[in-house]
Amino acid sequence: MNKAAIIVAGGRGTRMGSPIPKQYLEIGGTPVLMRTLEVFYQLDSAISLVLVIPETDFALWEELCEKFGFEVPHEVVAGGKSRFQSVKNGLDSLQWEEGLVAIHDGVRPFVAPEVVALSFEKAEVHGSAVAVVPLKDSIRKLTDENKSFYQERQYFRLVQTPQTFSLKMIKQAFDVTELHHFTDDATVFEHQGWQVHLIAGNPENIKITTPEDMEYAQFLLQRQS
Ligand SMILES: Nc1ccn([C@@H]2O[C@H](COP(=O)(O)OP(=O)(O)OP(=O)(O)O)[C@@H](O)[C@H]2O)c(=O)n1
Ligand SMILES: C[C@](O)(CO)[C@H](O)COP(=O)(O)O
Repeated sequence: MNKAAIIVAGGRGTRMGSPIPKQYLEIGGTPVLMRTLEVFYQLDSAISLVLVIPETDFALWEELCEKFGFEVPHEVVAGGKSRFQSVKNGLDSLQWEEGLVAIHDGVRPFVAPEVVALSFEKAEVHGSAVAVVPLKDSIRKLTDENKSFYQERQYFRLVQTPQTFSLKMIKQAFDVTELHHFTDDATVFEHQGWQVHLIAGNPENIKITTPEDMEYAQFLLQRQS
């Protein structure tokens, strides 16, 4: 079975507010994106890796690969204006008709290899596998009338990546006009009327978004070693 992973890193990292986009910042001396690509490569070197970054960063990425002696084989594809467009560009670059594709945020370098492996396993059976984790805090729903209501926490999950799919199905799903609620790939898949299959993610698999996340990332790295 053909396997690919699209690592999306086409964003600008505005919430991080750093001069260099967050996907290229170093954690423990290695850029975030290189750590993410390594997880997939170490798990299975036969997974075809597609890295989506802004076209304006192609030269920067080449320089970084040289500087860090990064040798994990991957194809570089230009990102789009939104995450949806970046994923679509990644999907368009895959020429196979059949297979499985994991879509993963480049800024989630702490994904457990076991979660990636499970996502491919389950997507082969169910057509999709989306990593989620339970909530630790209580939650409330806000209304336009400035009220709030208790919600049953047990019925909610936080959604992570990888989100892994049958290539044929996810290509069909992305062949639509982008909608506002397409905040991830599961919502695009679901828009076809298909159910997504959930799998357990790992809590350390944070999406590096703000400066505090970089501090937590350093902590996670030290804990790993
Ligand atoms: N046009 C875009 C926008 C986002 N992403 C990717 O989608 C993932 C999740 O997005 P997010 O954390 O929001 O990243 P940014 O858009 O870079 O951050 P911000 O919203 O703070 O600008 C990131 O790996 C990001 O690079 C992408 O590939 N293409
Ligand atoms: C795909 C995602 O990481 C799943 O949690 C999330 O939806 C991305 O959201 P963002 O607003 O693009 O950071």
